Amino acid sequence: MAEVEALSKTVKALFINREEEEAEAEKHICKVDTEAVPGGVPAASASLPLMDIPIIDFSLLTSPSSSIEELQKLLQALSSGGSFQAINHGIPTTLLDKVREVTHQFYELPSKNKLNYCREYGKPEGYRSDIVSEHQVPEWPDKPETFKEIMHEYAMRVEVMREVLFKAMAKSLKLNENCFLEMCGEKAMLVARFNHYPPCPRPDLILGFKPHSDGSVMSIVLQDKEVEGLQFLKDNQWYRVPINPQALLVNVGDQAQIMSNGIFKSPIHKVVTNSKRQRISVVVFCLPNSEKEIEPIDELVNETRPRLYKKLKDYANFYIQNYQQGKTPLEEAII
Ligand SMILES: O=C(O)CCC(=O)C(=O)O
Ligand SMILES: [Fe+2]
Repeated sequence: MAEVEALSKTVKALFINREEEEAEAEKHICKVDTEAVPGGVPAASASLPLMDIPIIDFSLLTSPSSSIEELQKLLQALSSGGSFQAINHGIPTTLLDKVREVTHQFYELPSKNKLNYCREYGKPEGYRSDIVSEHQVPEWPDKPETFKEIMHEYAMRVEVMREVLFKAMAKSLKLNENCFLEMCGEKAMLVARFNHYPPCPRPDLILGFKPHSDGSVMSIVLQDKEVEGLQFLKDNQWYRVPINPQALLVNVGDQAQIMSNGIFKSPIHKVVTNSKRQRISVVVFCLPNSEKEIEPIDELVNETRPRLYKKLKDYANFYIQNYQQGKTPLEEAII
């Protein structure tokens, strides 16, 4: 029980609202001409190739006899596309479905209920991506009634997964298995973002999420079971991310790219909208304790691979500041 309590304090909810009636579509229109990459037009999504995302068996990462090959696969995945589909991750499919279900239920609530959880000015947690003020943000919404319980359970399971993942990342680089965990500190955080993309009448003009890389160390993405939308940029080409209902998609975030001195790659991704169907996703961002400084791990800095990034504290905040000024945070972190 103590563990549940401790974890719940590190897990905060972040709600992004993309309600149709509040969409103010004009503001979100993307100038497709300025997207200097082929395949940037969401309407053309169906013809884009599917990304061949490696599948990593999490149960093998912890078994000494079979882990070497799986660790090699993990290193290859994180240092090329920067993502993989995790299977046998220990989180029951029934729980994944419940997380999807309460996310849908939350977004089906009338606006007045959701506005109780509005994001406060300057704070990352809360409902709506627009900046609002005067609202107190509770840790988790009271409605739907099962929300807290399900998210507690999910957060605990993701925390176990985070530990296995961070240790495996270190082992894949032949480092002390605790080095990523230690750099994140004892009070490392998990931050959940619940994305909701309502049907959009002009998917050719309006993106669900503009191209970005994540400011996390690693991100664990629970995708919609039926509706595709996430796309990755690789070698100047957009690829669709296939749906795999039992798997969790794991992405490298900027902070793992910094810690690994550029070996792991934080992928650029975006989300396109769909004219007929709504879509949800739940992303858990693994973040360090905001008091901890992060930097390239010493053993990964040498003559052939000089130190690429500065030492930084509270990268999540550094990310937001730079993002809001239209800068690419990771580029600003380069020495
Ligand atoms: O909706 C998705 O699949 C991904 C959303 C995303 O990239 C994010 O929340 O950072
Ligand atoms: Fe993202």
